[in-house]
Amino acid sequence: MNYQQILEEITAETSALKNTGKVATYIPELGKVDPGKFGIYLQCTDGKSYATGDSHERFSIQSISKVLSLALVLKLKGNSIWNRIGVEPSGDPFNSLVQLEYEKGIPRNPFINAGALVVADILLTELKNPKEDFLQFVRDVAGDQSINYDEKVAASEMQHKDRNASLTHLMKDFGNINHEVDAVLDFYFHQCSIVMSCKQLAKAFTIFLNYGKYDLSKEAAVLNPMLAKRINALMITCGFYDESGEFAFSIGLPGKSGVGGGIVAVHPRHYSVAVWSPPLNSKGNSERGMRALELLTTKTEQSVF
Ligand SMILES: NC(=O)CC[C@H](N)C(=O)O
Repeated sequence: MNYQQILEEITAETSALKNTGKVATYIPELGKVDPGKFGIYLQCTDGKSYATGDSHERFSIQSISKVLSLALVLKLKGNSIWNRIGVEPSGDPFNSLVQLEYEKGIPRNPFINAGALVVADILLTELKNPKEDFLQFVRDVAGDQSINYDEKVAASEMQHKDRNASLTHLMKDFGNINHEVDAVLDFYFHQCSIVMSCKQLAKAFTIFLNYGKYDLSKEAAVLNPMLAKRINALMITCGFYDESGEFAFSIGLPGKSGVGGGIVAVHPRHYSVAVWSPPLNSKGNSERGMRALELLTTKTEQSVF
């Protein structure tokens, strides 16, 4: 398979499309990003990698961090977390409050904001130095010690925290948040503010390949086979909020998006892939990124279906 040629075709074909998406501005720092940026990085299980465009440039990973925080909390706590978070798609936007009220403060899944806020609350209990320890985990799985938080983005989110603060207060009232609301938000916003390139993201997501046994740079596999299987299942059912069905339908891979315009997807036997294009569709997912991944699974005939 000539992956490099396929990535170049995808870059050319998607650049010719009219992009109707909009860069996220509800976090003002994110609104400063150049909407024309585009990159893809594909990491194959045979160790080879392929890239085009701005694939080495770092951007705000935002909700992609929810997969990494889930991986860490599952490693530390195992299945005991599932009495505080569900595993069903929400069918609602990522920051919706409606289900939380009638489902008594138990978030539908770990990839909507409410679920990731509960994960952050658990990690605050489990980690000695939460921000340092989480960053170290991300650096280790990506095999790159230069990865960092973007303090400006974290501060920008804290200034516009009202929606996430509402989610956290409501869950605290139901007894599903143990720490102070601002402490949970500060940790969660830092997770979202991490800046990584497509290359670093594709490398980090190799922990979900080959039932957790694919190991790029680590001495021991980070995830056991059951955890890799389950996190991939959650990515395919819940990774794109109320567009998860559409992503499975047109792309057919487990994956996760973020409002920074990044998407990471995994073909458990063949590759991990990260794509970045900041303009978002109305569901908060990268418009050109979705199109690029649809072309990738169509041209390679490699999706999980
Ligand atoms: N979908 C996202 O990427 C949202 C993450 C963002 N930090 C928020 O909480 O609103």
